[in-house]
Amino acid sequence: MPAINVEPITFALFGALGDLALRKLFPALYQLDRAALLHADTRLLALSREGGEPDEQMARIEQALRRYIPPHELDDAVLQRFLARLCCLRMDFRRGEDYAVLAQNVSAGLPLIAYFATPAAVYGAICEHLAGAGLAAQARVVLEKPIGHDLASSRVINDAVAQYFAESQIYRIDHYLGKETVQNLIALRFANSLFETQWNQHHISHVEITVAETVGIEGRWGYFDQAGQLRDMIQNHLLQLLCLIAMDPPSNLTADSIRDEKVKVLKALAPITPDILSQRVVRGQYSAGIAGGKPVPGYLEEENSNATSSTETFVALRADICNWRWSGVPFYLRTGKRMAQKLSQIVIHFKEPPFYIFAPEQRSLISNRLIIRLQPDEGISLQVMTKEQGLDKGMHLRSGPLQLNFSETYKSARIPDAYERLLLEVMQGNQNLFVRRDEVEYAWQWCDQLVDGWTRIGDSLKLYPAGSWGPVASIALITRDGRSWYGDF
Ligand SMILES: NC(=O)C1=CN([C@@H]2O[C@H](COP(=O)(O)OP(=O)(O)OC[C@H]3O[C@@H](n4cnc5c(N)ncnc54)[C@H](OP(=O)(O)O)[C@@H]3O)[C@@H](O)[C@H]2O)C=CC1
Ligand SMILES: O=C1O[C@H](COP(=O)(O)O)[C@@H](O)[C@H](O)[C@H]1O
Repeated sequence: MPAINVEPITFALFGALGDLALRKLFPALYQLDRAALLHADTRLLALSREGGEPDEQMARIEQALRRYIPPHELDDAVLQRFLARLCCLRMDFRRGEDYAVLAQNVSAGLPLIAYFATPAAVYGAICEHLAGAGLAAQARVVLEKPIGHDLASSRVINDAVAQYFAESQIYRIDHYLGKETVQNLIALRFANSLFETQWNQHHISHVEITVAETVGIEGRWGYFDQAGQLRDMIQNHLLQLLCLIAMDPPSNLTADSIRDEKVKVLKALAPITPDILSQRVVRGQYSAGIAGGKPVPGYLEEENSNATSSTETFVALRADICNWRWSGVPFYLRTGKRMAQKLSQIVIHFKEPPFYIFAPEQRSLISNRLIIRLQPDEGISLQVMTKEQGLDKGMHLRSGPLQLNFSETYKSARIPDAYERLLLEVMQGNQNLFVRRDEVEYAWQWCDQLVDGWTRIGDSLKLYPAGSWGPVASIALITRDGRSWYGDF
């Protein structure tokens, strides 16, 4: 029996035949079943508009499970148990009359988790009709990102949801918060006093946050071209990472204590005004290049593309946080599609010692960095200076790592996918790893001023070849401050 107490629920997945549901959500639910974290009476309702008869829909879900679950984790008995929980229903989520059949399949008296794996434009209608069907009181609603396109549209969606659900029933997903290594940021910072005493402008010179992807648009051009990398990645994942690095210690681990501290960081982000925008922010778009050893098309030549789009697939920027802890410490953020390597990492660069006593020619070697690898090769490495070994060596310095690789150190533990953790947290009614409305709105407000600035100054898009580390201008962004992106080669 698992140590976690699991209660029976009805899990209703809206958009069950969409990309996210098939690629991520069903596999995550299967993994929870495999780990005995779904109660025997838990039922899964797969809700979709198209997809044929229920047995055809079921076949598509089974096919996806067989495709996305690693073969050594696919257990036939678990798969059959999982499929037996499943009921496929066809509905148009905008039609109130379609909810009667849903209501018949929801167990009375059990929590209903309604997961919206649909475009955000449909969230309001789903909420209205869940309430109309008398299902609101027992429901927790899970909202995928991005919520809206800007602050104004996100307010409209959040208002529509709030008409029927209290904030305590709303779980806004940012799947980065479900990654084990991201949760580890809280443990690293607040369970090790050694870091907290150094975690400020007296000791840290700057911080880098990189989320580089090797994938391109993967058939999502229609969605992505409306969004772009700023809305798709910076507004949510990268600003959340920045908050977890920059926030003050919360007084406890409750959802609101953590969220209050994150909101303070978002409110303290310095605006980037149009006069400094082109120095502080770089927008890029990939052109044809080589990825994984093969030629790949540019963004404008992708399937279903529009050849004149100026949507960005890359953003690099310098953010400054106006408070006592971080004054004068730039946070350099960058993220892009079709980059040289899949890599999500945070690098904390510590300042040089206040007084230097070693040979002058070794001075440039001095560097203490804390490197937090979020994916792949999850782990933490602290680079420290030591003396070179040997009788023939004087006080020659060299930099070496104190290293913790999670999969090597904790050999037995499988690293769960972010969605497994997040689904489990919703099932337990725990909002810690979900984003509160004000966080979403402050993040939009900050991103909106960048978009407005781009419109005002007509900031041009910089091309970069697929398979590179981004536009040359993103290197200039950091070298202008006498620094470089860590680890690029
Ligand atoms: N895919 C991903 O990797 C990620 C997705 N997200 C978010 O998750 C959500 C889903 O994304 P994704 O799976 O990619 O999108 P898809 O377009 O692949 O899936 C959305 C599904 O919703 C269905 N749908 C839309 N409107 C209705 C309606 N009125 N009635 C019934 N069904 C409807 C669509 O059905 P139909 O095909 O019939 O229109 C489709 O199956 C979005 O909010 C997205 O931003 C977030 C992070 C990553
Ligand atoms: O939310 C999104 O995230 C993925 C990247 O997630 P990861 O877990 O693979 O790092 C990104 O590709 C997608 O465009 C975006 O919508």
